[in-house]
Formats: sequence, structure tokens, C-alpha cells
Amino acid sequence: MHVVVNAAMSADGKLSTREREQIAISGPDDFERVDSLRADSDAVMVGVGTVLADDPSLTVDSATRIEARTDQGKPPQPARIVADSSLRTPLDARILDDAAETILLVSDAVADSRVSALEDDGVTVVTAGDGRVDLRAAFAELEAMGLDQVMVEGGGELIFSLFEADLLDELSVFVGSVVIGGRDAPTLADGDGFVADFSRLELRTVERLDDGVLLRYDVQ
Ligand SMILES: NC(=O)C1=CN([C@@H]2O[C@H](COP(=O)(O)OP(=O)(O)OC[C@H]3O[C@@H](n4cnc5c(N)ncnc54)[C@H](O)[C@@H]3O)[C@@H](O)[C@H]2O)C=CC1
Ligand SMILES: Nc1nc(O)c(N)c(N[C@@H]2O[C@H](COP(=O)(O)O)[C@@H](O)[C@H]2O)n1
Repeated sequence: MHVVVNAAMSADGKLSTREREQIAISGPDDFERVDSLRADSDAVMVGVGTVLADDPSLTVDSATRIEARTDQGKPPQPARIVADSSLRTPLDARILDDAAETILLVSDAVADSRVSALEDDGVTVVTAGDGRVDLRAAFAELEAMGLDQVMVEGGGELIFSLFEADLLDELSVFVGSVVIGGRDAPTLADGDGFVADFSRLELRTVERLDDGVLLRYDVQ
């Protein structure tokens, strides 16, 4: 499985404000690129923190790209994956609508009855981990389900865990020309952070886009 993180951060490394309020860091060209990257993916993933903060749809917007997917024998939309250890995704979240398949990764702390109710509503639930989603085990299941290309959009807690679990192949980050600031604002990689054995990147391309810069890295 090939796993790519794509996110947008301010020049000071923040993903959103301290109030976890999403702002448009990307410009139109970067949003087009994100739509294209989603269309090229089998699934688009976020952590439940992003679902609670943004209520994202994680769908492809472009009709041309949706048509191209169906021409290739793929579902019109990539699946949506949420890492959600204790099942905090609200039942009216956009991610649970009919626009695309949704896969919730939960831990064994979630009652079987709640899992069954979601499955009855057509949601795929993968249980992996004791109290917190074990990402390595969950990703092995996703791979067994036939997912080859996974795009991760955030947020910072999930991205750090994926670095920590050594599950990432690529990182693309759009750096917008804005400063958000705030010690409590989410950054590209939050979690506990590394104190040694840092994740190392190899810079592949640097591109000027909108009023910012797109950095593409391979994860070593
Ligand atoms: N600028 C951008 O490109 C993006 C910005 N964001 C922003 O990021 C913020 C949300 O980020 P976070 O609060 O960091 O939440 P997050 O989206 O990273 O979700 C973290 C949550 O995922 C769950 N989870 C389950 N298993 C996990 C594991 N093994 N490791 C880590 N988390 C696990 C936990 O409940 C954890 O609290 C929002 O403000 C959102 O707007 C989110 C996506 C993209
Ligand atoms: N790539 C990117 N650039 C920005 O400027 C952003 N604010 C975000 N935010 C993330 O995009 C997702 C929203 O998805 P939908 O449009 O609802 O499908 C969500 O995950 C945001 O946090 N991304």
C-alpha cells in the first residue's frame, strides 16, 4: 500500500487556528491539485479530530475526474477512512453520508452493538487496537481489502502517529503565505513528538503554487 500525506500549513507550520477553525491556507490551484490527488486515491483518510473540527466531505468535486474513475472501473468516489478509537464521529457527520463508502477504524473499546448498528447502516468498521487504533494492524486490514493508494489529509495527531508507525511513503505540504500562530494551534505533526530517531525526508520537488510553495518529500 502506498500512503501519501497531503496537507496545507501556514508559514509557521500550523494546520488551523488554536480554536481548530479551518482556514483556506491553499489557493485555487492547490485545491485543484488536492481534488486530483483524491481522485487518484483508493481512499482519503483523516483523524476524528478533523471530522469534529471541520465536518469534511472528503469527496472528489470535479465531474470529469469522477467520470474518469468510473471509466477505469473504480467507484465514483474514493472511500473515506476515519481513525476513531472510541467512535466519536457524529451520526450526522458528512463523512457518513451516501456520497462514498466510509470505513471507520476503531479500537476494541467500542461496544459491539455500536459497531453492528453502523454496519447495518452500510459503514465498514475495522477494529484494531486496545483503547487506541493500532494503525499498523488497521492498515494491514485495509491492504487486505484491496486499498493500494491512500491519501491522508490530517490532522496533526494522526499524521504524527503515521510517522511514528513508519507507515508513510510520501509527504506533500503546501506552505501558504500566512502566519496563524498559537502554541495550541495544530501543527503538521503533533502527538508526543520524537526526541530521537526522527523521521527523515528526502526533498523531491519544490514548486511555486498560488501564493505559496508546494514541497514534496519521500519519507525514508
Ligand atoms: N490544513 C490542512 O491541510 C488540514 C488541517 N486539519 C486541521 O487539523 C485539526 C485536527 O487535527 P487533530 O486535532 O490533530 O486531530 P486528527 O484529525 O489528527 O485526529 C486525532 C484523533 O484521531 C484519533 N485516533 C485514533 N487512532 C489514532 C492514532 N493511532 N493516532 C492518532 N490519533 C488517532 C484520536 O481520537 C485522536 O484524538 C483541525 O483543526 C483541522 O482543521 C486537518 C486536516 C487537514
Ligand atoms: N489541502 C488543504 N488546504 C487547505 O487550505 C485546507 N484548509 C485544507 N483543509 C482540509 O481539507 C478538508 C476539507 O475537505 P472537504 O472540502 O470538506 O472535502 C479537511 O480535512 C480540512 O481540514 N486542506
